[in-house]
Amino acid sequence: MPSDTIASPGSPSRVTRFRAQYDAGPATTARNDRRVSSWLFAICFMLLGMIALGGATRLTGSGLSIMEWKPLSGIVPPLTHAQWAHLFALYQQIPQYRLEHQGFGLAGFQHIFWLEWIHRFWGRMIGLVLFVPLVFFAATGAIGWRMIARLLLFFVLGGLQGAIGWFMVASGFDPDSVAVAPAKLVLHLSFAFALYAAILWTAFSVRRPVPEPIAGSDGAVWTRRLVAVAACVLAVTVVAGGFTAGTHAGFVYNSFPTMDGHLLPPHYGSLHPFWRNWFQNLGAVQFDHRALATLTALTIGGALVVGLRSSLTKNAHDALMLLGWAVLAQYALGITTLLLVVPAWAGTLHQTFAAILLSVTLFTLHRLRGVGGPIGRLSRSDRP
Ligand code: HEM
Repeated sequence: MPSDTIASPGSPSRVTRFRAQYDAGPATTARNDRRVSSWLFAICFMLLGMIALGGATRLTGSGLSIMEWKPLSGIVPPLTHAQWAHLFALYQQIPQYRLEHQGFGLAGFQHIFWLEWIHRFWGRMIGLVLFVPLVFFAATGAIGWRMIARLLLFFVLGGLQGAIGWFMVASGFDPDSVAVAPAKLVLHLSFAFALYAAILWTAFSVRRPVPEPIAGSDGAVWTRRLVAVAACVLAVTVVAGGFTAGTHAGFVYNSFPTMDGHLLPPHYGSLHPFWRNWFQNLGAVQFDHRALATLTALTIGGALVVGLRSSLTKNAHDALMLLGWAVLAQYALGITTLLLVVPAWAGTLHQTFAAILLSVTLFTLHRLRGVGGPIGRLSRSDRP
């Protein structure tokens, strides 16, 4: 079948028309698409690094080491002994120092300081790598006004994410608190994943503005639906993972598949009102995360079974296979993290791979956009 026709009840003429318009555009359009999308992919790559750094910062207990919020001047680390002494004196006032790090000295403080500093520094670099080329591409007319508005919104949301990070960190300075509030950790984590997903989807859409046509058979339509459902369940699993991390629920019931010999943790439902169990009861929080992860894996498994038996394109089949491997790897990493009682390396890898799994899910969904007709592509004015 020619690649620009659709053997389905969709609307083939719209695809053909769009492609004809696109091909007739200036010769530089495709080159622009590649340049702009490569830049957006680079930002996504930096965001993945940021997610990994965030995990490592939390799991090494470094997150509360900088007690000041200076969005601009904070880019300069302490340079003199007096500056170090000032920051260390601030840190000695919070409960985490007294309860967990008492007497670890300036060298110990510097050890945890650097990871948090690098985490914040990397965030500023992402802002710069987003903003400077954005001005260049806008000034040279390489991107249209809609794309400029969208990317400016991402820039503002990135700044907001920094402020949410500080809002989260400040909750760890409360009396009797040695860690940040779980709900604020989840807010910071979820916002990071949502922003990452939005930038990645934009990058995919710029790189491939015209969906690959796929015959709209029942199997193909169901595959796309199942991948869309998997993306939603995955999002909820990530939120539940954030609560598992935030409440330290990974340090109890370190066995799999049962929870210390029980299918359901014995005190599930012991808190009242009932909904409090989902956020505060460690056994329940961990159980929910396991159950949601299993549902994610099963939904992706379902999409794989249906998709591989349907007449999808080779590209779509390849994406589905990749998705199957990715969810298996993430599930295995979760079990490893749990059985080893959350060592920093495993927790960091598990958190980072959740973002990779999200990327592969979005990639697959993007590849399936063309099922039964052209959906979800950028309009002409969106295109760079
Ligand atoms: C689709 C599969 C899964 C996804 C997408 C996922 C995602 C996540 C995410 C995003 C976090 C939060 C990390 C953080 O905030 O630092 C997390 C934490 C956690 N997950 Fe999963 N997870 C999956 C499967 C599993 C499985 C199967 C298990 C164990 C049976 C598991 C055990 C844990 C544990 C123990 C934590 C807490 C780790 C910590 O304290 O840093 N996960 N997960």
